[in-house]
Amino acid sequence: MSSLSNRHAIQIEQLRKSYSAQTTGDVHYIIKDVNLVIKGGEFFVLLGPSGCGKSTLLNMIAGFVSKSGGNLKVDNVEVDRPGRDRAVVFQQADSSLFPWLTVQENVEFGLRMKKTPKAERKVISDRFIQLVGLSGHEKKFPKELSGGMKQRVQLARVLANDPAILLMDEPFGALDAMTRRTMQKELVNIWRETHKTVIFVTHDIQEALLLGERIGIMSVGPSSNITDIYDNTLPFPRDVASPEFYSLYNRIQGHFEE
Ligand SMILES: Nc1ncnc2c1ncn2[C@@H]1O[C@H](COP(=O)(O)OP(=O)(O)OP(=O)(O)O)[C@@H](O)[C@H]1O
Repeated sequence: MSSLSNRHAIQIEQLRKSYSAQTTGDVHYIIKDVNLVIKGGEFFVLLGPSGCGKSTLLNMIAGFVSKSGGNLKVDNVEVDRPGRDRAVVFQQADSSLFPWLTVQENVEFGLRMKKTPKAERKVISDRFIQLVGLSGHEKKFPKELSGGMKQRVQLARVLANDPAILLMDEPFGALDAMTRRTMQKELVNIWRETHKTVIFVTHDIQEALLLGERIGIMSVGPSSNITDIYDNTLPFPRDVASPEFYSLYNRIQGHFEE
């Protein structure tokens, strides 16, 4: 019998992504020889400076970007394409929402594709619209929503499809500080309720510490790698003013000052 921690695990060995420079043909590595094991149900944060290759690695796990070498397995199966077990939440909701569909229709879109019966679709969309705090806005169109609300719709739509693995690419990066904090709290609640495997990309140390059980530090590119992994066992909800939080923050910040 497989344990919860082995289901939806991600194993990455010697993973590489390279490209050839158009003018010279020289091979450059975006990421090189990344090794990482993420347990099923874990909340893992990928933290690193802009341009180090976080999105590239996340999109490789999603199956959107092909690898140039190494192994990348989800549930012990090599990833070579996107799958229903994985879903990505992007920084900008605008490009992923359908402007001609209402909030509810957007959230139900994947379910409709799967031919889920209408009544069941409604139960599921109601649940996730409520979970992200958008009850009462079901009939609105994306253009009637604020940036934060659109981001919530994107999250509700991804959750309605019930992927085992949530891949989040700076999903709150464009939000104002207050909305961002609310969304971070909601995400932690959703993760604790649904036991999904979450990989969350950010360049914000405080966000990484508020969310992650483990935080992988990516080095500056090219040939970027995960150089260190920090365990964060602080209890939820995390208190940014606690001495433990401050101490871990300083240790991690030290990486980026060297
Ligand atoms: N198709 C490509 N061809 C050449 N270079 C690429 C390609 N895709 C990405 N890169 C380069 O790879 C590096 C990593 O990009 P990536 O978007 O993965 O970084 P990131 O850490 O997510 O950055 P940010 O935090 O700014 O979003 C960048 O220098 C980028 O220019």
